[in-house]
Amino acid sequence: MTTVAQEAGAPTGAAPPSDPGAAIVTSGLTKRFRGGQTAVDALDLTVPRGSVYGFLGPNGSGKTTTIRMLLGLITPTGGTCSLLGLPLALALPRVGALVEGPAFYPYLTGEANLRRFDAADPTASGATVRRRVGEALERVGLTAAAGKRYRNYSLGMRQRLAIAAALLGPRELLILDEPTNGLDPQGTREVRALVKEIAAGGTTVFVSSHLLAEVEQMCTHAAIMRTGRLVADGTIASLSGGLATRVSVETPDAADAARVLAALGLADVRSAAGAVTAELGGHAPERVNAALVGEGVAVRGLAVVRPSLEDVFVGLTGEGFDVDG
Ligand SMILES: Nc1ncnc2c1ncn2[C@@H]1O[C@H](COP(=O)(O)OP(=O)(O)OP(=O)(O)O)[C@@H](O)[C@H]1O
Repeated sequence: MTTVAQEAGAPTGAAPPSDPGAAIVTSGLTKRFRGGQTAVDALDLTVPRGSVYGFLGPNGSGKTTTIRMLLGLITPTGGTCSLLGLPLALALPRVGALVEGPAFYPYLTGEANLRRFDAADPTASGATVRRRVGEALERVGLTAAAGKRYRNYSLGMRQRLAIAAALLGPRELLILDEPTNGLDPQGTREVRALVKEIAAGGTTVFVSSHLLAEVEQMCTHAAIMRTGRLVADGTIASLSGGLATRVSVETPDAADAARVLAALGLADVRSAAGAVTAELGGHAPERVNAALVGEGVAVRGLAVVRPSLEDVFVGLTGEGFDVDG
């Protein structure tokens, strides 16, 4: 776990781009490691204030490296970035971050851990620590468990405590690197719900993930990375809006169903494994169903299949979104 206020210092390049409406702007941001590996390649990103921005990519696509550059933890080899339209040193006290695994003491309570954590931040005021720790615990729903030892916390509670550590001051922007990694399903649900709550309170959240479905559920916007490069970005709706919504008809009468769909004017009619699918276009699904039934097709099921971010990724790269987890 890294508090950005503690480890700030590395420059993020000259003349950071500024956009007062944006929480994060990067321009040509690049990181080439000494061994020659380009982990992040000319990344242009604009994260609108108030968004829950999913930074999505398979393992090794450059997400953590980007976040470390944003927070001044490593120096870019090219390009610029800015947070909240401010120089990094001014922005960082307004930014909470969860970047690496939190190092909490197992034998201390959640509250005592946060106090210790806060004490290590030279910009934090000792006079207000009690109130700030209490507020942070409340924000992540750990007030009742404040006096419980960390080692007795569930995985979800541990991660919520880590997020509380990032919320010890008022934050306009919260940057979370894979916050659900390693959590069980319950912990994952807790963290996702917490991210939504924090965003509802007005904080912009930038959250990396290698899980497409997670970003679809949790985020308003997303950027999709692949081998250090930005593949696509925008609102979730606009990303998947480029692909057609399809109707899928489950039927034993595939040939007849295909004929009816084509006669209705649906495009790209395909038959496979007991189902016929086609682009829905402007057709109302209930009318498609009525037409099928009217023509004597035995409809066992009819579903409207909206394109997922995975479809977007596959469509743009020609590859599967190959992740472990
Ligand atoms: N310090 C380093 N030195 C050399 N190469 C590095 C270093 N840190 C990361 N890399 C490489 O840069 C690439 C991007 O890594 P990064 O950790 O940013 O990806 P990621 O998308 O966050 O993946 P993950 O989800 O697995 O952490 C990888 O190929 C990684 O091996």
